[in-house]
Amino acid sequence: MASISPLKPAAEGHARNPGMPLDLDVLDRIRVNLSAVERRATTLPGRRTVKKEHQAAWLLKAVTCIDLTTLSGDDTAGRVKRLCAKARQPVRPDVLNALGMDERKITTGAVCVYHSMVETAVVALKGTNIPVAAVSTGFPAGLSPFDLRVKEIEASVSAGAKEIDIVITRGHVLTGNWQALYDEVKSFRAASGDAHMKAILGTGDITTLRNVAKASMVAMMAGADFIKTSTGKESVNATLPVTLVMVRMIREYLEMTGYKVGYKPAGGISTAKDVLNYFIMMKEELGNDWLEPDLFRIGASSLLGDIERQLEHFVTGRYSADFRHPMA
Ligand SMILES: O=C[C@H](O)COP(=O)(O)O
Repeated sequence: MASISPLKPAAEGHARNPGMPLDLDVLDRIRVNLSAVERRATTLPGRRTVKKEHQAAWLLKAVTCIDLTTLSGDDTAGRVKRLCAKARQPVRPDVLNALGMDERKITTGAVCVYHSMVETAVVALKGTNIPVAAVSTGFPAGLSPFDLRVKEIEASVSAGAKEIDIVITRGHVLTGNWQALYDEVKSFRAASGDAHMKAILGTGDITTLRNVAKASMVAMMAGADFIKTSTGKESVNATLPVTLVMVRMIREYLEMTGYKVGYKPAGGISTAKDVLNYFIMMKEELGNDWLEPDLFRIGASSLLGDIERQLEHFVTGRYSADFRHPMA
């Protein structure tokens, strides 16, 4: 019977990023070498092959880092409840048993929903430690009036969201108005209170990797707990080159301040192979602390099904049909 080595226990907790004053000199010094980034992003996944029991262990770890997401206009309470049931038991018990992992309480990292579904999700996840993440601030465009966006965060926190995924005003980046971006994110962080805040940059909208780097840095200076690539609604969502730029900014911010900021790629990550590439990049660029759910999340609506299929293949040698791994 296949079995896998135990997962490493969760990393020691780290201090929450308090932010720092906006430092425009730091931004001015940011340069991004496009061809070097593309080269590294292309070659990095091939530098490690993760096979068999190591792959199964990494995939189980990936499950614990998923923000299991539904963000559709046709979301219903029923769909959200089914998603929460999946978050509680993301891998079938027989597969876990065959992996020798049934003693471990494997759950997803969070469930991510619109504000109107927060209460439903909180009730459905009662008795677990799975946080509910709300996409607040006029997701996905983030262009509703500023005071309404702040109120939406407050309402999501009152409804029980423990994590808030905010969207930045991409126009502030496109016009180089870093002060406005900093003030906006800082206000959102204040409204989030004890809830951890992920800042969605909408990287597909902000056109250059230099903008991605600068927006990442400003969001961290303004106190973001995580920086996140995308809403999943842009025409281009998470990519490895964007990831490389963002994680290098996380490293630079750590060197500058001593604070660890988390990273969340989101949108279009739907296969086990994709997610392993992200894990390799996190490990190579930031180290093992960023392989844990307190510093790494993957925003995804359909990834879990493929991971389950791969795990089942690992234990049985056969692939099952997609319908055997329903999401919601
Ligand atoms: O934040 C999460 C994304 O909206 C999920 O995107 P996806 O549906 O492409 O997996």
